[in-house]
Amino acid sequence: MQGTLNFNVGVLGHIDSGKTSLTKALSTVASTASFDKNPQSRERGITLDLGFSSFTVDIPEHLRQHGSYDKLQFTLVDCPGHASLIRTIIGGAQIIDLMMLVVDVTKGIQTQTAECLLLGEITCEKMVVVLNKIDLLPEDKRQSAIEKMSKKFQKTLEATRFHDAPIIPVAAKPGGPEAQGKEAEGMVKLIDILKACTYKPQRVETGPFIFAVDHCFSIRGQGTVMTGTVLSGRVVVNDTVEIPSMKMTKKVKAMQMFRQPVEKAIQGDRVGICVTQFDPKLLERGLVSSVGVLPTITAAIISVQKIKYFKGPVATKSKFHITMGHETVMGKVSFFGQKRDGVEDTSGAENNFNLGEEYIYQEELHIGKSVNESKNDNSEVVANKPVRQYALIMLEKPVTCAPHCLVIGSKLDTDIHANVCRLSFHGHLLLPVTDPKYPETLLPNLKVYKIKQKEGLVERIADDYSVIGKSLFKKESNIQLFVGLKVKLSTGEDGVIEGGFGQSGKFKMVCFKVRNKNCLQVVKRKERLLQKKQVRNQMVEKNQ
Ligand SMILES: Nc1nc2c(ncn2[C@@H]2O[C@H](COP(=O)(O)OP(=O)(O)OP(=O)(O)O)[C@@H](O)[C@H]2O)c(=O)[nH]1
Repeated sequence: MQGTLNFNVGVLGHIDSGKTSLTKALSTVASTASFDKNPQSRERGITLDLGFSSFTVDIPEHLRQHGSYDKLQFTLVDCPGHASLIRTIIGGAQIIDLMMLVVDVTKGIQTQTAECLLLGEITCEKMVVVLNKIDLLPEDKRQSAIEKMSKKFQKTLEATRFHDAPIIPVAAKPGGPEAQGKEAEGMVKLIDILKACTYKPQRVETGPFIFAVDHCFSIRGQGTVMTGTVLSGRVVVNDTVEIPSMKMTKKVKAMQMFRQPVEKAIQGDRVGICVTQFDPKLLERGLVSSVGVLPTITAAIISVQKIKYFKGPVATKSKFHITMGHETVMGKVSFFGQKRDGVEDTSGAENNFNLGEEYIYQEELHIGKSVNESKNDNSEVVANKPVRQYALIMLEKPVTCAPHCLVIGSKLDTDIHANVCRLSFHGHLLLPVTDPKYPETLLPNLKVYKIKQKEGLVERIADDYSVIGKSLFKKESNIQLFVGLKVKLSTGEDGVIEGGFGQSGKFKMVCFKVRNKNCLQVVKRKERLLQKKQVRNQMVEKNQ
């Protein structure tokens, strides 16, 4: 049987770049919430909420091989551009397969252009850059101005993973607000490019049904309709679904996809689900699922990466806005990384986190590099493989979220005119904590250690394998407790404490390199130490 593949395209960009105009120019079907239908949006002339609309084309050749589709439906998610609406933008960005980044060609890259580009890097596979309002460029200089802007943008894209993203000039609404009846320019080319950029997105029917609701309204005599995107699994008419935020289950009475009744919806589909009546005001946004699959969390362990454009420190014990799905709450973060045994986790598998392991506490989050590297101590750098860092987040309000959902940390209280990146870190939920009071169930099992450093002195070399040290412990310390602890000599050798030496807090330390029969190193070290001693003696003599 042939069918329609739904492909979600986010339309993002700086305020007034022309996102809604572009969405209108492309769409043939509008949903209940599209094109700034919200009365306040109309009054203020800006998009306040996510708008959904669609257009359908024949399935491109490269997707035909996947078999069961003959049509490709592009669902356009028109996101607001105003900086204060970033929560809505983040929510929208999480459900898209491709981002159309709309840029006002007369203005170039603006603050929210950069923020949206960053969100694209975090959330989606592909990007198409649309240079809009080309009609505003003087006709005789239009071509060269477009080329100049394209080159500039290309340079920006080179620093991202979208270095081969197409850049398309268009005029979504030539002549601006006053012009009537003028046709949009560049749409045919843009649709061709969008088709070429499609890929077979993950659409599986297995696993729990999870649905991100973005609008909710009631239809008299029929029930309440929740519109949204299926994040995972599938839903069929007559299924029972749960609305965790309302602690309620409901039966699916009917479903529609862009006004067409359907019996089933699967991952990636945009659908309206009609259930028995409830007050739609109680669920404007949120998640709906199969019964019992969504945790409502008070804290969590997440994998985490710092966003390199965020200027300030991302420090343990500070508070950030934490966005999961369409919800944003305040949360306090504590960072940890590198396993205590010194083996750095560069596997790339972020869900390698294991509650049984021992981890090292971090004062702050580092930019995708090892903890040691950032301390500048010449440790070996693991090329291109960021060492995994984790965070424990304590949320100020409980949040219902999807397992393994994307988590974005930001400083949304930053002045929106400050021209700085507000997005601070991102990661995925690894371990939800559902204890409503406090994550007591988790904390005793979480083994995070602080590294403490102390300096002592080498008193003398005992033999080819070991040295005697002092000034590290007090006379009364039980050195037995520190046996096996790592010690680093200022001459570069690593070693471990073997035990106490005598009664005065001195200790014996064994060097690894010596153990490895690297005697030359020891000899050299001995020579160096001797030379140093001689130099010191000379100085002492001089001073006398
Ligand atoms: N001259 C010209 N004006 C345009 C074009 N596209 C959009 N505009 C105008 O730019 C203004 C903003 O357009 P919108 O489509 O509302 O922009 P937006 O990016 O959706 O706005 P927000 O969602 O509020 O950020 C409107 O006055 C449009 O008429 C274009 O191609 N040419």
